[in-house]
Amino acid sequence: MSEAVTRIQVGGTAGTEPYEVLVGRQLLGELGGLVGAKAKRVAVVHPEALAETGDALRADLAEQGYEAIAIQVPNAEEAKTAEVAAYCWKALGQSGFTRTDVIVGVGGGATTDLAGFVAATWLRGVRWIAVPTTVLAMVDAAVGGKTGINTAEGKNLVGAFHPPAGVLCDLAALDSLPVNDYVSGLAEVIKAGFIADPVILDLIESDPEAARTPAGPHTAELIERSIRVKADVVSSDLKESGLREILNYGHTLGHAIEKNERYKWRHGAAVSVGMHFAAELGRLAGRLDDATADRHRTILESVGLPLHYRYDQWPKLLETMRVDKKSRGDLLRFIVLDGLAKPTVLEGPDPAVLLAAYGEVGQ
Ligand SMILES: NC(=O)c1ccc[n+]([C@@H]2O[C@H](COP(=O)([O-])OP(=O)(O)OC[C@H]3O[C@@H](n4cnc5c(N)ncnc54)[C@H](O)[C@@H]3O)[C@@H](O)[C@H]2O)c1
Ligand SMILES: O=C(O)C(=O)C[C@@H](O)[C@H](O)[C@H](O)COP(=O)(O)O
Ligand SMILES: [Zn+2]
Repeated sequence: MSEAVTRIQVGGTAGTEPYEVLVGRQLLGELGGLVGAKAKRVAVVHPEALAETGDALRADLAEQGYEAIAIQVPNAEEAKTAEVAAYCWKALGQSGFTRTDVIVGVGGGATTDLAGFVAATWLRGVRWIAVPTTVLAMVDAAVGGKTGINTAEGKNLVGAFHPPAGVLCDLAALDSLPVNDYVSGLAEVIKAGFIADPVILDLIESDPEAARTPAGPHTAELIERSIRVKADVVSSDLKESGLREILNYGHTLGHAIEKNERYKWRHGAAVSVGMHFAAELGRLAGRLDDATADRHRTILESVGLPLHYRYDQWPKLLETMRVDKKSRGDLLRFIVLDGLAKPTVLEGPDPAVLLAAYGEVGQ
């Protein structure tokens, strides 16, 4: 008997098209139905690491009568460049891709960000479907319609809001994920716990070692709870005019670290250091209680995520953070917590407080 499938609706409010995130196993049979009868061609964008999966999906879609092509892109952040986007546009152009055709992005968050961006820009927007294969992409990247690529100046600086037509989270995909990538995704799960759903933190704390693997007893619940946090936020604020900024908890410093490391660090690892920083900032700004700030250190460390980064890099990190998307003019803005599950914006913090917070993070 096949396991139950959980369906989580996203959008459908404020003029946005609703779509579903499906979580379960053996979900790929759902793909043809999502692609739909209007499409003639389908492009399956996949990373090198998932060449077999990408080709299997292509073959399956071809059997269903679509003209299906596979577009292989580099693994991880190397895919999120203007050059790789141009390579995808070329492949679409050469296959005669029209406005009724569909892109499928299968892979981690880097691949789904790229595939979504290519879908947003090709012919000013074609439908796309996300098939996330990492924890991070399932709980965060594939949901919510933020698509984009990096530039030399920073992370995700070019992009578009372009929600997918559906998201298929097949938990079986996680079995082949290297443990470091699995754990990196837990950073966004923990983020969802701190900003909105503390039960997530309780579940991880009940057995942090088990939380590090897909075989852990709470895997499906952790993923579903995190998706619900994201779905609730993006359903009421797709284009980040306010509430959606809370999903950026830990990202202001995290993105600066990623850029400083030339995108060799995994996103989740950088966000983990960034959340430690945000917790210390909240504490030093007089917003966050000691117990909740300390909880950041213990839970992140317990699953093997990093807390620290190079102290001497502070001036460079500060400069990068000035062009963070949340900045307004010269005003730096951070998401901090007023308490557990009480995210808020801290605007223009005192530079001495910023430095003191980094003093806890830098080594
Ligand atoms: N759009 C959003 O809202 C959003 C949200 C969070 C993160 N992101 C972005 O997501 C990216 C990080 O995503 P990620 O952590 O999934 O990393 P990733 O996409 O870089 O994938 C990590 C590695 O795992 C490989 N891989 C993927 N699935 C696999 C599987 N099932 N088995 C074996 N290998 C597999 C990939 O090819 C890659 O080498 C960042 O670029 C980040 O900015 C976007
Ligand atoms: O969906 C969002 O909104 C987020 O902020 C989720 C983040 O986890 C994600 O990394 C996102 O890509 C960051 O967006 P950015 O606009 O700050 O680059
Ligand atoms: Zn993120």
